Amino acid sequence: MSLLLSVSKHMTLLNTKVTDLFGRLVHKRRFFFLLGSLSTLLLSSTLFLPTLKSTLLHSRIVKSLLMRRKAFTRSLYKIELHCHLTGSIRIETLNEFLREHGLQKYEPPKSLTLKNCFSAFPLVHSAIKTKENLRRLTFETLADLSYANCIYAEIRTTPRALNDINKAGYLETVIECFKEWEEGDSRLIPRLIVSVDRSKSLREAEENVDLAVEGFLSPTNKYIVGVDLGGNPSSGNFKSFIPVLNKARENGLKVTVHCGEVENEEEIDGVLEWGPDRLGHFLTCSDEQFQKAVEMEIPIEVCPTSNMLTLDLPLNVKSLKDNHGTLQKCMESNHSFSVSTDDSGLFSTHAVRELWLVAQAYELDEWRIAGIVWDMVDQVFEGNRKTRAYLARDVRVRIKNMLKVLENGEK
Ligand SMILES: CNc1ncnc2c1ncn2[C@@H]1O[C@H](COP(=O)(O)O)[C@@H](O)[C@H]1O
Repeated sequence: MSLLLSVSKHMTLLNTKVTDLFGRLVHKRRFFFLLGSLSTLLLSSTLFLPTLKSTLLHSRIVKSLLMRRKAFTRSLYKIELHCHLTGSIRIETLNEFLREHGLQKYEPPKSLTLKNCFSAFPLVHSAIKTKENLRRLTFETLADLSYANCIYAEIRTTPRALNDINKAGYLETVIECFKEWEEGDSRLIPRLIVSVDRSKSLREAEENVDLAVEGFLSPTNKYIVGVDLGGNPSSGNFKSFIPVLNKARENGLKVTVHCGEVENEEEIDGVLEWGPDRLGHFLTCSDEQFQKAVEMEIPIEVCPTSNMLTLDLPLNVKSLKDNHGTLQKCMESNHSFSVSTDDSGLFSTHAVRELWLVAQAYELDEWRIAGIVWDMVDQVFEGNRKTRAYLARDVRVRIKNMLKVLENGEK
């Protein structure tokens, strides 16, 4: 019995010792693990800290460089060549007008497409019912362009009768606003392009072009500079509008044509054969068609945000770079193009953002961003030599001065 008791005592003692030893070992393992981690941390920080530091420094430099470029883009004097008056309405103003006329509020769709953009136009038109509405829309569009540092803008609009004015009165009202604007102390020179809507009748097109010609030939005119063919690209066809476009051209007006917003190879060929002074969008052109535009030296009006929506692309810099084939071709071949807003209100954008999108997509430095605007001076429809010269001087002197400041800062 006593033997049994002594054996069990020894066993318990042995058990405690083993547990103790095991516990200490676990402790030691933890200790070694901790030691290992610490030394790895120490080693990696001595090895990688400089790399981490330089990465951080690099990203800070890149960030400040980008901020500088964005500020540069904002400060540049810009030129707007493709801007639809009604599509430029501020959403708050649109809803104010709708409320005023007892109409339902406009809710911007979650994702905009070419289709739902064209279904929005009738609603926007229903909100602009009076001369006063049109005046407010025009002044706000001018103010928005001016705020983005645009100093020359060709605003296009389709004349139509409102409650208190007829088609001619519509154009007179817009011109009246331009005059009043110019009499103020803004730098922005506004010019007017009279639009023809391809989804409407030929008779309407003739009326619009007649008004444009009459206004253009009037001895006091300085605002009307051109005619545009636009509207829903899926309705109507270019060929039927050739006679009215010829009339505009024969009377000295410049002509720009929306082209290639949807696939239509035959129509693009027809437009190129006719040869407008500028091409709006020109998105779905083939390489040969693009080459023809290059040979004919027809500048292309690129509207980045609008074009991404038309092409059903995600709205970001990468997709602009990877998928806007026409912009890619312009960049590669150095073909003349302009950067514009199209419908700044409906697409919630502005002139600075559109230029900045292109600058980011192609990682353009200040010299190349300025180069785009420099080139746009030669694409304007303004016919008056003096105004063109003033414009060229203002834009280019500003560019030169801004670049000089930059160069001095970099020395
Ligand atoms: C998206 N890309 C586009 N493509 C073709 N036409 C467009 C357009 N965005 C606007 N419009 C044309 O401009 C009219 C609205 O302005 P205005 O009432 O004239 O000032 C639209 O009804 C359409 O005909």
